[in-house]
Amino acid sequence: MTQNHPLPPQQTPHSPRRIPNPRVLIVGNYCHDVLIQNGAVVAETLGGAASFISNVLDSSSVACDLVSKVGRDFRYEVTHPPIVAPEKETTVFEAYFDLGIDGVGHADRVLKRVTACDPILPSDIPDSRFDFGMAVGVGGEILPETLEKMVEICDVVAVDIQALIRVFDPVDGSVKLVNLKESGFHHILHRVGFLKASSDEALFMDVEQMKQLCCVVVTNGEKGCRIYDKDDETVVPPFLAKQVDPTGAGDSFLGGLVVGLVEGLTVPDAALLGNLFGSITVEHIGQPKFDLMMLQRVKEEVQRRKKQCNLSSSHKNNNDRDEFHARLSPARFQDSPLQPKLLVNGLSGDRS
Ligand SMILES: Nc1ncnc2c1ncn2[C@@H]1O[C@H](COP(=O)(O)OP(=O)(O)O)[C@@H](O)[C@H]1O
Ligand SMILES: O=P([O-])([O-])O[C@@H]1[C@@H](O)[C@H](O)[C@@H](O)[C@H](O)[C@@H]1O
Repeated sequence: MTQNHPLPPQQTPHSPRRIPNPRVLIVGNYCHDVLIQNGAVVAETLGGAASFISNVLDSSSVACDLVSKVGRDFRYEVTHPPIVAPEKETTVFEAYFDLGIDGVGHADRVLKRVTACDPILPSDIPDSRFDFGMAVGVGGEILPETLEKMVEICDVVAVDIQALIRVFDPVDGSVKLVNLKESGFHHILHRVGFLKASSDEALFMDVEQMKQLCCVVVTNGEKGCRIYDKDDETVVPPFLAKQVDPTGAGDSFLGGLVVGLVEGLTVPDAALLGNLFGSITVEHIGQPKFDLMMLQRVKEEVQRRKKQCNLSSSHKNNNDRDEFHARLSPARFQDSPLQPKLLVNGLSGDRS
């Protein structure tokens, strides 16, 4: 991180610190997702970036407040209750996977917003302070004034670009993207800490310009992600996954990134945690349930990594991140028949 980007007060660019009892605010609507392949409904699940992100934060014991709106027809029991807009229906997305639901990448996913719940207004957001804010709308529910309030009350705000640049066809609801410059949010972006975009969405912004304003993270499916921060560019490697459904990968990625940041990891290390949670998510239809042993192991590896970085600043370089990646991988594949060798190496190899 470079000096000009907003950081939690405890953090300096070169020595990130854990935020004690972090307060994280997630803003974005829950939705109903309908997965359709060859004209048939394959699954109906709880969706919305807020649901995937809170799942990662809750599983990682990071406390969060969540502001979301749904209609009376909302079908799911959730840990963080939404605001019910009595006159409205819950946002519904149909995702068409005509090339197969297990295809790699998202070019095969066509999204349509079938119904839209109310937007989230500044008055829906509590008037208190947060260490971290996450603006993660899916159906146009984040307004410029909503983001303005978030940057006022949160020390650092992470934004998913999909909350800002999506527009919806008035006839069939299909999702189109507009350039970030024309989105109505451009004037607020210098106050944002992190901007996350998928590689498809990144085509709708000027990365060279944006990386001067905030830390830009571009995810790229099975290839992992890339961080652009002023003049630094860091490639963060992926984890192996057997993709079943790509829905929510970017959301879980963002959840993992924020878990890593509040824990005090460097941005590339936190993004590695994002890659891990993204990769687990693509192996499930709908919300993933994270294995408790895996979560425990991830916690231990995060603590170990922090100690290592505190001892020597040279541990923040790429070679050492390869080691962090390798140590997270056995945790990831602990119960999976996919990687028995990694499991053996992970438990009995050199782990000192
Ligand atoms: N097939 C995959 N294999 C392994 N990791 C994946 C896969 N797809 C996604 N991920 C992880 O999830 C992150 C987000 O996925 P991506 O598809 O880029 O985002 P989005 O869902 O926003 O389009 C990636 O950066 C990667 O770390
Ligand atoms: O797959 P992803 O891009 O990370 O995020 C998805 C959104 O794009 C989609 O609109 C929503 O219906 C899904 O539940 C999920 O939040």
